[in-house]
Amino acid sequence: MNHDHPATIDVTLGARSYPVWIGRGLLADSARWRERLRGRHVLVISNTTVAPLYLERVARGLDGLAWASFLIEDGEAHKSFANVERALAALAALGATRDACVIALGGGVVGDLAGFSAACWMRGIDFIQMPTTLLAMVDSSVGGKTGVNLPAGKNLVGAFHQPRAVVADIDTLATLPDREYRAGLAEVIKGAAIGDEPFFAWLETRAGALAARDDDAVAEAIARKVRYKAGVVARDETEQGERALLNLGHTFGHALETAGRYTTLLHGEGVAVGMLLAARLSERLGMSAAADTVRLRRLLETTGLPTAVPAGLDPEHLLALMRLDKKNTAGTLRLILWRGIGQAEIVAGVDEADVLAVLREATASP
Ligand SMILES: NC(=O)c1ccc[n+]([C@@H]2O[C@H](COP(=O)([O-])OP(=O)(O)OC[C@H]3O[C@@H](n4cnc5c(N)ncnc54)[C@H](O)[C@@H]3O)[C@@H](O)[C@H]2O)c1
Ligand SMILES: O=C(O)C(=O)C[C@@H](O)[C@H](O)[C@H](O)COP(=O)(O)O
Ligand SMILES: [Zn+2]
Repeated sequence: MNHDHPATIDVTLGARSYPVWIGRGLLADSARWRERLRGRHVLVISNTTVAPLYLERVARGLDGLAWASFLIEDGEAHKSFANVERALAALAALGATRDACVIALGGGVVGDLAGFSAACWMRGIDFIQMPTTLLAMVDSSVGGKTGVNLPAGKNLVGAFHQPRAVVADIDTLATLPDREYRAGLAEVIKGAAIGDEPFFAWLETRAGALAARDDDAVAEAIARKVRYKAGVVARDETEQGERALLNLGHTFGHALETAGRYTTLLHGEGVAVGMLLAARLSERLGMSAAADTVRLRRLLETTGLPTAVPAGLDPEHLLALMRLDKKNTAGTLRLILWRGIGQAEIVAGVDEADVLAVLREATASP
């Protein structure tokens, strides 16, 4: 990929279409993203870790506008209703009108919360995603799922609200801690595991380079995953069908995150462990071969991701959390399973006994 010019991937949704720009120096390239602003009011939402690193670059591009920043504390536990209310208060204090724009500067936590705040203010104003984690670049900034967590579960409140643009400045990855970087790789692997076997095979050959954060490998992985997700979103914006596949590993993963009170596993780590549990369940149901589970486990391990359920979690409690997943219908579990690499499927009416068996095996002490 040419790093001097951004790769542009369009999310094609009629009047709500938008570009995803991926490249270097994009936060400072305000001539590009300012064109996406319609009014004079801007609220930049970020957090206490990212703002000291990158807010200044964005602020230089806001010269002449009425703008303010609103910072949340760092961490998944702060993707909360309480912070949405504070963000809305900040929009009120700014005097934001319906042509105002929210800029989300940070990882997925900031992006989901800022997007949801934008969806709520005056029943919906514009927002721009400026993702600064690998996970946010390859997944959360694209597709318009916004929301917050409740103590009862992940993302239980939210709205579909598409951004006006996604500005993925890969220079920001230079300061991203390794553990967070690896968590982002889980969502890259997920995309390939769902529906792109050649991409999965490419990831296997580039696993060492990706683990070492090789620039070219990272840039290519970002572009390939965003292109894949943009296609799914364009075909099924509000998850009436195919888009649910993007939830591979998430019913298990969200339960693991919630059970750990959003402090034990990062989202991407939960997805990594969750995908492996989904693969094991698929195997148990006779849908997939053991060899595919082995390939998935190996790729996750090579890229430094966890594959085991954290100690001390209760299988029955995890199952109870899974019952509140948004994909379920009328009291039955609806999970994303697979027939093998690149062949994920939506499976309704999964027997809880099978899920429990897989959870018991995964939580049993060695
Ligand atoms: N909306 C969607 O479609 C979607 C998709 C995937 C995940 N998500 C959500 O995204 C969230 C996870 O996102 P995440 O992994 O980005 O976590 P995050 O937002 O918590 O960011 C990870 C950590 O990295 C720090 N950070 C961010 N950018 C940095 C940088 N450039 N340099 C140094 N530190 C930096 C953050 O402060 C934080 O500590 C979860 O809430 C998940 O549910 C949403
Ligand atoms: O974009 C989607 O659709 C996804 O499911 C992407 C997931 O990686 C992401 O974690 C999303 O927030 C999960 O959404 P949810 O609907 O399960 O809350
Ligand atoms: Zn996810």
